Amino acid sequence: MPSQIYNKLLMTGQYISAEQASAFDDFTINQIGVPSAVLMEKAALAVYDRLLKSPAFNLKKVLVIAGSGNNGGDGIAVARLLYLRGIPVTIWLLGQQDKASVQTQLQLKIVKNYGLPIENQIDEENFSKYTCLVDAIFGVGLSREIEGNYAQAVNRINASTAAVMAVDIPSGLHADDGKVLGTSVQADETVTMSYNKMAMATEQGRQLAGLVTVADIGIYDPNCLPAN
Ligand SMILES: NC(=O)C1=CN([C@@H]2O[C@H](COP(=O)(O)OP(=O)(O)OC[C@H]3O[C@@H](n4cnc5c(N)ncnc54)[C@H](O)[C@@H]3O)[C@@H](O)[C@H]2O)[C@@H](O)CC1
Ligand SMILES: [K+]
Repeated sequence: MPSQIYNKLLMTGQYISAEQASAFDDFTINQIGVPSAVLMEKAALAVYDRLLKSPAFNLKKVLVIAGSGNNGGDGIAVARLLYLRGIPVTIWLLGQQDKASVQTQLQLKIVKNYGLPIENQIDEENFSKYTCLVDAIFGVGLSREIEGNYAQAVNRINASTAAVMAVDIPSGLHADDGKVLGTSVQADETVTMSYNKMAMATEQGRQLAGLVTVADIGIYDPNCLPAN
């Protein structure tokens, strides 16, 4: 593919909305035919690679905090990759498993078959032992104020001294305008999928996201694809 098309495909330096993110996702899965699980695996690999490479993270004892949507699915896949590399990792699963998305249920099935530790509650003493926290609670699907045990989990993450990696976007930040919906994770780094999100173009969003890596996971703006 000629490089000028490829660069346009990547729309480097562009920011997209939650709606665009979902639309590009959907197009790639349903029009192009890339299975959702393949995209999730590539997203997880991008986060995993950054966790291994970045000096900000001490992987002595990792906790992945996972919601029940596909952001959680990404996080659970990251936990699996770390586990298979021999890195001590635990999944703290928020929300009801039976309400999890199809992709997240698949990721849960896989980690259970590998025997990864999954907790629904983490007491304070254990929580304080983690050296690295992966925020996979909410991604671009966040649509209302964070409350209850989700808010409690965000506040515990923020009170921790462990470094925080946010999957796709810090949980609590609205993807389109960088507004904090109740509370938001303060991340040291964020790995965001396919294109940067409009939230990270705002002062608050940039501050909460920390160092942002844009991961090319094979999702492109359909308007940039060469007409076949
Ligand atoms: N094909 C895939 O599976 C891919 C998934 N991706 C990931 O998928 C994410 C989007 O996933 P989803 O659309 O499932 O949504 P999220 O995982 O962002 O949110 C989970 C669900 O939480 C619910 N919710 C929203 N606000 C809430 C609140 N305040 N309190 C409680 N529940 C709330 C919504 O029903 C939402 O569906 C992206 O951010 C990205 O991380 C990307 O990696 C691209 C590929
Ligand atoms: K997140």
